[in-house]
Amino acid sequence: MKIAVVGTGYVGLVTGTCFAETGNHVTCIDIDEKKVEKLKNKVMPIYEPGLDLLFERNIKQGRLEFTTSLSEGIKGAKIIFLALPTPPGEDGSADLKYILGVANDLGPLLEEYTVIVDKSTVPVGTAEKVTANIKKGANVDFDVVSNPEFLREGVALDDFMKPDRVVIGTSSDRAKKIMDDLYAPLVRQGNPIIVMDEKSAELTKYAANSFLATKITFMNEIANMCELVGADVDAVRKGVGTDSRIGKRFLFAGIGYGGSCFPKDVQALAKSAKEVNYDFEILTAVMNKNESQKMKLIDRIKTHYNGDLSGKTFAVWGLAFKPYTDDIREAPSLLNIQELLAAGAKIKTYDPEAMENVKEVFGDQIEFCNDEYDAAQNADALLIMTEWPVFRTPDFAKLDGALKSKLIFDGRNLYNTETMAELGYTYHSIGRATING
Ligand SMILES: NC(=O)C1=CN([C@@H]2O[C@H](COP(=O)(O)OP(=O)(O)OC[C@H]3O[C@@H](n4cnc5c(N)ncnc54)[C@H](O)[C@@H]3O)[C@@H](O)[C@H]2O)C=CC1
Ligand SMILES: O=C(O)[C@H]1O[C@H](OP(=O)(O)OP(=O)(O)OC[C@H]2O[C@@H](n3ccc(=O)[nH]c3=O)[C@H](O)[C@@H]2O)[C@H](O)[C@@H](O)[C@@H]1O
Repeated sequence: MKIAVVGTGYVGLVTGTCFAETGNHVTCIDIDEKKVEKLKNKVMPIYEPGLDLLFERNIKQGRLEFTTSLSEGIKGAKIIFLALPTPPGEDGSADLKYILGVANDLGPLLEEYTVIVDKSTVPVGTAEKVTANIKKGANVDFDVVSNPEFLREGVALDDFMKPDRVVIGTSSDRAKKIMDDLYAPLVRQGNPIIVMDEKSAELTKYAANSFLATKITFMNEIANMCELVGADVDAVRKGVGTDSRIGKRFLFAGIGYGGSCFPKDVQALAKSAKEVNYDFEILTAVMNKNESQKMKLIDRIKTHYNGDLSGKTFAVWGLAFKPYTDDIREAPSLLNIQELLAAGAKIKTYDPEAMENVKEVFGDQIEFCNDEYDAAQNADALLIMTEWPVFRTPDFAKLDGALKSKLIFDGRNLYNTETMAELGYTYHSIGRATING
């Protein structure tokens, strides 16, 4: 089948590459000329494990192409995916200008019946708006389908190729059949394609992300309680997570959720609720609590140094909002570094993938190091922001030799508290007893 994907961000590239891998001919379209030039030269602009291999193979086999031209890119396409940004507008609602702009342009370009798919995360009612915009210029039949994406960065290929479920929002049997055929190779293992109306599909995406953000925030609250009453959040997590009604995943307390989607989608759902005069109070609490959670270690650091951080040097391990990605959008590390710099501290940092992106934010205000020990060299304390596997089992003898004092503020609970006590560290983590070495 011939497919077009408009937008070559994270979702566009994964969608395009994976559908090429399942035997379709895919053209990816982006207005960013530099990016398209890179893609044409087989340079993958994002770090996502495994994606580059599939990307190269499918380009080589002539199934994956790139262009800046919408009219060329969509020629002959039976399905056009819109994988465009939906960033928060000034009032927090999803800004639809990219999607609706492309919808406007598409109408006159359609030459035969086409399925246009909203792959982006969009508020309820967007499929209707996209339909209206295309209709203004179209001379052929078309259907607009809502097909939200549930992939996680870092494990995007697995999530896309073996999805728990595929949600298709459409009221057209013709479009449903085409989407079923496209997804058939991905749901062969028995996971369902769930067909529903467009509005329910649009809301499903926000419900999923907001529920997961709430689940994490709830555990962060439990962690804060643990600290006050002397309980251990790891034990509580295991205790509740084994109840299959609750489930083991997304129960890890930390320094707040980040990334390009949870923060914006929780905010957008709260805003959508307001528009229909509904006060979705839980979401307001989740957003507020997540902001304060991001500051948690900073408060501890300030208390430890009696408020005076001037001249102190902090090693920061991890910058990406989570491991296996170079994405730093809404990463808690950025806020933490900003606060430490504002308090007069110096930062030495290492991240396996995200340093180039962070250089664009902080430039030479912070020092980028070759590895985790280099970052720790002569630092007064270590701050852990991302749970990259390489940070989980450090050579503590080497670390002891590098740090000025055995002091760790761990936002990801990487180490066993008993081990840290044995090693003589002062160890602050989330929802567990502080070890005073
Ligand atoms: N990043 C993720 O892990 C996930 C994102 N989503 C949703 O998918 C959507 C896209 O997200 P990302 O891929 O992260 O976005 P992104 O911001 O990384 O990329 C969007 C791309 O669209 C391009 N673009 C903008 N206007 C264009 C136009 N008129 N024509 C062609 N290309 C244009 C940009 O140049 C950019 O390359 C968002 O709604 C997001 O919420 C959903 C699931 C996962
Ligand atoms: O809409 C999206 O863009 C995507 O958003 C999230 O995926 P992603 O942002 O890639 O990453 P997650 O693994 O969900 O992590 C998000 C944040 O929550 C934090 N988190 C996650 C899990 C946990 O137990 N605790 C926790 O603090 C992570 O550190 C990270 O900052 C969802 O998991 C995807 O299903 C969804 O498609």
